[in-house]
Amino acid sequence: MANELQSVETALDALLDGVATLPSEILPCEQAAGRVLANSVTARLDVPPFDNSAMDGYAVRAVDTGRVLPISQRIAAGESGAPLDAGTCARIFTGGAIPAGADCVVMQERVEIRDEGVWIPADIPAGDNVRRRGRDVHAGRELLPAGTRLEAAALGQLASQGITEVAVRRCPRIALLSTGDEVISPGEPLAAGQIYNSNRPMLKRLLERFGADVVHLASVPDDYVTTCDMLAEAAEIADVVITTGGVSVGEEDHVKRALEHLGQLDMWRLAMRPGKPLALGRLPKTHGEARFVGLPGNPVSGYVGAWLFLRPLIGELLGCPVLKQLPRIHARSEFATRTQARQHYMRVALIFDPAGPRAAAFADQNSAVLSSCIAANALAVIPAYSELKEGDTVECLWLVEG
Ligand SMILES: Nc1nc2c(c(=O)[nH]1)N[C@H]1C(S)=C(S)[C@@H](COP(=O)(O)OP(=O)(O)OC[C@H]3O[C@@H](n4cnc5c(N)ncnc54)[C@H](O)[C@@H]3O)O[C@H]1N2
Ligand code: MOO
Repeated sequence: MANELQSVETALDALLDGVATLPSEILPCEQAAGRVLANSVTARLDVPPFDNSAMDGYAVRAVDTGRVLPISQRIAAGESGAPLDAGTCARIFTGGAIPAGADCVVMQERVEIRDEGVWIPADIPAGDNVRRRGRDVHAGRELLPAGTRLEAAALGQLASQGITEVAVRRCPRIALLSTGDEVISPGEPLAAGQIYNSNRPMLKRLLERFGADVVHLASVPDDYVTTCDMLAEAAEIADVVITTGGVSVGEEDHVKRALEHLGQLDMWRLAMRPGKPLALGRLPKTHGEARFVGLPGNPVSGYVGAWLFLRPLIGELLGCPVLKQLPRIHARSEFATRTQARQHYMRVALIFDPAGPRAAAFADQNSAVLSSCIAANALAVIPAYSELKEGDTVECLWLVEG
């Protein structure tokens, strides 16, 4: 039985194989937060654009230090002063342009104000407290590479160049279908045998944090023909069709059969725990095809599957390398476990101690126990057929969304 299971790596390769990067669109920078740069951006300007003072103080020539200098001018931020007369100093403020001739700034706490001028200490080297033009960015160099996620620092960097709009990748459009007659929405009264749909909001939030747009939400009854119709409809709307539930082996599990009927099943039954029945494939549409990811219904299986498969798929569609791999951290295990044929992705809390990271596992690792994901910031990867003892080093995938 074990040899029928596909490895996670093989399945991921199959999922990403042939996925094309989405087209780009131009957006004002104020609307581009979280989006992914379609092209590399070249700096137009030196930043800072002129030599300027890093301190409130006095701009001088280093050769003139160690004596009292008269103040010949005052330069506030936003002003450009005149060339500095030899043997004088300029009162200057943080961000003020260094006057021609001056080569250092003495912070005001280090000087003494005298009647005849300002006493400047002698130990001030040329360049002190001067922020050189182009120290941060040189015009003509690459400012940001294609594939950069436009988060806080990158948005600031674009603004520092006076850039107002950027070419970003269109967001992947996702259809998220929940299967299962027993699954109802919060707000509806819960009858015997029913459960609320926890997968939908959980996955929607994760997908949005990964950079996708969830454009279609639907509930699919346990009926083969309707499942086929709803998958075909979703494929027309979306780049990626995701289902939850209905991929196992029961008579009411129609998703896999519908996928095989409409399109192609690339992978099913993976050597992972949780998430064994996860199904990957493609669905045809009028123009091209949509990728298909069938997540098992158990909430933790969906949660783990989203991190392992949906995040890299979105990364591939967006041309964003950081989304394609989760950071790997080696930690000291605070738990012991043993695996069989499936690689186990255990929900753990990584604790960053001065002595090094520690991984503490949630006690109940069952795939229906969503509580195990609440405090988890990582998945500890326990290879198949292995034993982990307390104190061993364990590799963890750090769950960073973007
Ligand atoms: N005979 C076998 N039975 C099962 C196997 C197997 O190999 N042989 N695999 C088990 C494993 S492992 C998993 S995982 C599940 C996955 O099954 P499905 O993907 O077909 O999921 P469902 O049966 O539809 O649901 C499983 C479970 O999750 C609940 N669920 C479904 N959708 C939601 C939702 N949106 N929100 C919250 N909970 C949901 C559902 O009620 C079930 O309890 O199959 C095992 N069985
Ligand atoms: O693969 Mo299932 O998710 O173990 O319960």
